Formats: sequence, structure tokens, C-alpha cells
Amino acid sequence: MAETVIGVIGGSGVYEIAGLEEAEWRRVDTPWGAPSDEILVGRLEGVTMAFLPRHGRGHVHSPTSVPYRANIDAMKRLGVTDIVSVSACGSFREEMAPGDFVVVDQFIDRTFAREKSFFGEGFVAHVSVAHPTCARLGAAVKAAAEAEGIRVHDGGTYLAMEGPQFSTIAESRMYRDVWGADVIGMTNMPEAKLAREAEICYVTVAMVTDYDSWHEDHGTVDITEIIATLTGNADKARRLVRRLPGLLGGAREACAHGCDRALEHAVLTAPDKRDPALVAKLDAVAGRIL
Ligand SMILES: CSC[C@H]1O[C@H](OP(=O)(O)O)[C@H](O)[C@@H]1O
Ligand SMILES: Nc1ncnc2[nH]cnc12
Repeated sequence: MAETVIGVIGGSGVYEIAGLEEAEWRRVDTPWGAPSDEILVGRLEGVTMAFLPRHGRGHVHSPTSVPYRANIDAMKRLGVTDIVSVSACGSFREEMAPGDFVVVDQFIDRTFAREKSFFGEGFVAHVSVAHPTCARLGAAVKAAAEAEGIRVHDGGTYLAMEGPQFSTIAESRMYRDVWGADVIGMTNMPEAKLAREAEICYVTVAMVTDYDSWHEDHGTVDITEIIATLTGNADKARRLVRRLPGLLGGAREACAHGCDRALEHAVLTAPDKRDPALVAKLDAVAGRIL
């Protein structure tokens, strides 16, 4: 059995978590550049946790400029086995109201200005993201939310847009009525895809802040209202996170859904054709199969 190391990527409004023992902010260098910030590493109920504020403390990185590859690589270097992303989102469903949490299980990736893979020329690999989140981790975060009395929806499709502007009314209606998305945000892609490439279990807890711009009774998206809702959501998120060590435990078996073996048959480039420079950069992400 391997040791569980829980990684938490905090989104807008979630820039720290309190209560970790032996906690220290650690700088982690990666071949993909610097992560969004230092990573807070500590222990909770005997389980190691690593917390990274996605936008950096002080909210420095835009959704487009977040160094997604460096963030996931840094988590891997720290031994993280399970990543929980806590992210603000807009809602396309009446019943997914501001203040509710949604355990996301599908994505529509509409981002277009980001590096989306660790692999490429000289080391080509294709992983499956048909099931982009880990069902075991999803069950744990749902249980954690319920234990904290948070209204939580089990399953939902997250549309990842490029941003930083919010959607037009026409886009908002199309995402909801034609594409069937449930929530919208700007950051969880390519993060989820990169976590899969790095063989780390990943799940998104989407924290609803607004009804985007489709809802006739709620007007259009308004950043002031979002920020007001964010504050309450962030506190709930921190309470949810504190429940995770108890639910996941300190030791873990191989993931039943195969997230931790995603690279098993994924690499197509013949060993003698691989680019040594790229292989060197993959020491953490693909170290298990190299
Ligand atoms: C706070 S408004 C929009 C901003 O919030 C979300 O960030 P995150 O996913 O990191 O919580 C959304 O994706 C946008 O980046
Ligand atoms: N309506 C929205 N669209 C995109 N990202 C968001 N984050 C929070 N609300 C959002």
C-alpha cells in the first residue's frame, strides 16, 4: 500500500488553508517553470497535505497565465497521489444555486491559449480522459461536503472557457441549452488533463457563485456578487478539505479506476526515437514508466 498525499489546488478566494501541523511554504522548481506560488506542505490527522493557491497568494495569475504544467509537476514531485481542485464557478442550472457545491465528473474544454500536455514531439503519449475525474475521490469529497452540511450535487459537466471575460448571453444560453453544461469556470482545463497525464487522481469541487448570464431573474454575471459569495464558499471549502484525511486515510491501494496507471500503454514513441531532453523533463510526471 502506498502513502496517501492529498493535494489541494485552491481557486479564487481560497489562498490558504489553516490547521496543518508542521506546515511550511515550500518552493518547488520544475522543468516547466515555477508553479503559481510556493506550496504549503503539512500534515492533518497524520496524512500529508500539499496546498497550492492556483492564482498565487494575492491573485497574480489570470486563468490563461496559470502555469498549469508546473503546478501539476510540482504536486507530483511532492508525492501527491490525489488532487482536489476547489474552484469558483457559474451555474447553468436553477437547482445548482449560489453557495452550492458540485462534484464535477465531466468537462467540455473550450480553452485555446494554454499548454495542454506534458508530451509532444519526441515523446508522444495519448491518455484517456473519457472519465476525467476520479470516482473514488469524488465519493470522498461528496461525503466530506455532506458531513459539513454543505448542499452538494453529485455529478455535473464543467465547461472550461478561456476568459478572462465572462460569457455573452448568447454563449451562456448555448452552453446551457445546446451543450448541456451544468457549470462554467476558467481553470480546471487543462489542469484535469495534466493530472491524468501525471497519473494523479483528480476531482473538482465546483463552488457556485452565480447564475452566469442566462437566468432572466438574476440578470447578468456581476463580479461584486461573485466576490461576496466567494467568501462564504471559501470557508465551506476549507471545512470540506479538513474532512478529507479522515475519509481517504493515510494508506491507499491502487486506484480502482486506473488514474494512477494512465500511462501504462499510452506512449507511442519508440525508446530509440525519444528526445532525451523531453524525457529528462518528464522525470517526475512519467518517472514510473521511464
Ligand atoms: C472569481 S471570478 C472568475 C475566476 O474564478 C474562477 O477561478 P478558479 O477556478 O481558480 O476558482 C474562474 O475559473 C475564474 O478564473
Ligand atoms: N460565470 C462564470 N463564468 C466563468 N467563470 C466563473 N467563475 C465564477 N463564475 C463564473
